[in-house]
Amino acid sequence: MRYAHHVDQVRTAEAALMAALPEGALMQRAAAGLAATCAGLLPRVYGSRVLVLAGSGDNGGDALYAAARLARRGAHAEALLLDPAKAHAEGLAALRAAGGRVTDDAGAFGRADLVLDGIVGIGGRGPLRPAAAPFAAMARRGPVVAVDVPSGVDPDTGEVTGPALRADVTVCFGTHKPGLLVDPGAGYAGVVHLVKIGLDLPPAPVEALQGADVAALLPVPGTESDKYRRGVVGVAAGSTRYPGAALLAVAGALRGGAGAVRYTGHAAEEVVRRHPETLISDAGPARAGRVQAWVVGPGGGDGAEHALREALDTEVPVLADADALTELARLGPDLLAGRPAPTLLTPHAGEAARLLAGVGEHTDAETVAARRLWAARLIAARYGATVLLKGSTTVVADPEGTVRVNATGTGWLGTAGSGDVLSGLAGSLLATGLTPLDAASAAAHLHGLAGRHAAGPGAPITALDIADALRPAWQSLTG
Ligand SMILES: NC(=O)C1=CN([C@@H]2O[C@H](COP(=O)(O)OP(=O)(O)OC[C@H]3O[C@@H](n4cnc5c(N)ncnc54)[C@H](O)[C@@H]3O)[C@@H](O)[C@H]2O)[C@@H](O)CC1
Ligand SMILES: Nc1ncnc2c1ncn2[C@@H]1O[C@H](COP(=O)(O)OP(=O)(O)O)[C@@H](O)[C@H]1O
Ligand SMILES: [K+]
Repeated sequence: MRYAHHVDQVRTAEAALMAALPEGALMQRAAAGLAATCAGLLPRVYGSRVLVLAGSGDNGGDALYAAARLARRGAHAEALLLDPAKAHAEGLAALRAAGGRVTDDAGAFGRADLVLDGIVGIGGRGPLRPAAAPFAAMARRGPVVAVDVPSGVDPDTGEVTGPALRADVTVCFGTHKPGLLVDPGAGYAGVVHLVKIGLDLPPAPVEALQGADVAALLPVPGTESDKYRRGVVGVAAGSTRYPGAALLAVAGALRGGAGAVRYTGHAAEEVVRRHPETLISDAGPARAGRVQAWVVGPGGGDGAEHALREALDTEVPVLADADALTELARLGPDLLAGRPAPTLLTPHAGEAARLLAGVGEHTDAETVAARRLWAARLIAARYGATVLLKGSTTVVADPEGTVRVNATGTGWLGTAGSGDVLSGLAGSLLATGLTPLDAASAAAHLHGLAGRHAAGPGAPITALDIADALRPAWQSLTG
């Protein structure tokens, strides 16, 4: 598991540790880790040109001390001080003592073999100030290494409200920050290295499952298992207008660990032709037969409201997607109140904006994509449901406040019907008994891996390709 903590949690843990250590020891730990990563990025340290962009806080201090360490190994280290009068005095003295110097030539940015972004870290507030902002758009030769956080990215949320430094590598200290794991911030962070500095941290508000965590969640049939004991997932999807969504949701559900898939809807003929193993029911969710979880909504068209109401009236977990979400947004969160089993909502940014409008928070898809953590947490809290917000970083939030982010995705997943496969997959995992949080985050992880597997070195994929790649993706985790 990868954990990310908020700035105030880091500050508290830092203060406790600093009180127990000699003055400056913590910053030296950070600078040593930072310098080691930088050295690894340079073909050789001796003779290379290193530029520090140093703001006036401790983030600049870390960068200056790290540059001093590189200067001691023969690098030509220069520091561009964004506010010379307020530069970190001890860090600057260390750099000078090691043979480094101060420059006011902004052109050094483009000539450097490596740039250290020490403008702001967890103390950054608001968009970058005018002295720092131009560096966000400047051409560079060498890699940019962000110190703790790429300057201009909000560490707690990943929101980017103005110019921000695009890093190739971010070296963060003590713990990850949520803004390094969630887009758009994650896109500015590049490859993230964690330098442990010995912080004693509380439970993390944001976490990211790694392959081994997902493998431990995936269901394994026991010797006594049969198709019913493994779980049956019901899929109420598709309409005469959109039969394809039903095929795709069933394709995902068949590969998600449940022992059987029960389908109800207008695309039964097409579903059986494509997936002969599917159980077909003529009745809606209320009388379709026993299932352990329902998936409702993909391609549901006009029938979505009826299917959603019937599914919600059952006593099993319900995953609502696509048209069912539009109906839920229209009808409001009271529809979910008092359910005996949990509900999982899987909106993309547009559907999330609709769900937010349904609770009086008027916004648009762009704002949701820019403020993913905010959107997912708010929908989860107001609807009392687990939310899987799709997109470049998929965010899963449960009503208790746990947030997981998924980093396995690829832009190739943005293909029509890809979300239908995901909802079938997540519903299938729900039917095997996983909690909505686990089912959603394991499904997002597998779906992302399958997309990468299908796209290979880089080629367009179809939603059925993603479904076909779910098995090798699963095997890559459990093998
Ligand atoms: N205190 C310590 O011993 C440790 C500190 N750490 C480092 O210290 C950093 C936090 O240091 P600080 O609390 O001094 O804060 P920062 O250095 O992150 O930022 C504060 C400084 O940035 C300026 N600033 C704020 N918003 C700005 C903006 N939008 N544009 C331009 N300048 C802006 C402020 O005027 C202030 O000078 C961490 O990110 C980490 O790099 C780590 O080394 C761990 C140990
Ligand atoms: N840039 C991206 N990076 C990673 N995943 C993406 C990206 N764009 C889309 N996806 C994923 O692709 C799927 C698209 O689902 P959705 O928007 O519901 O499409 P559809 O309705 O056509 O099925 C989601 O799982 C989403 O997370
Ligand atoms: K920084």
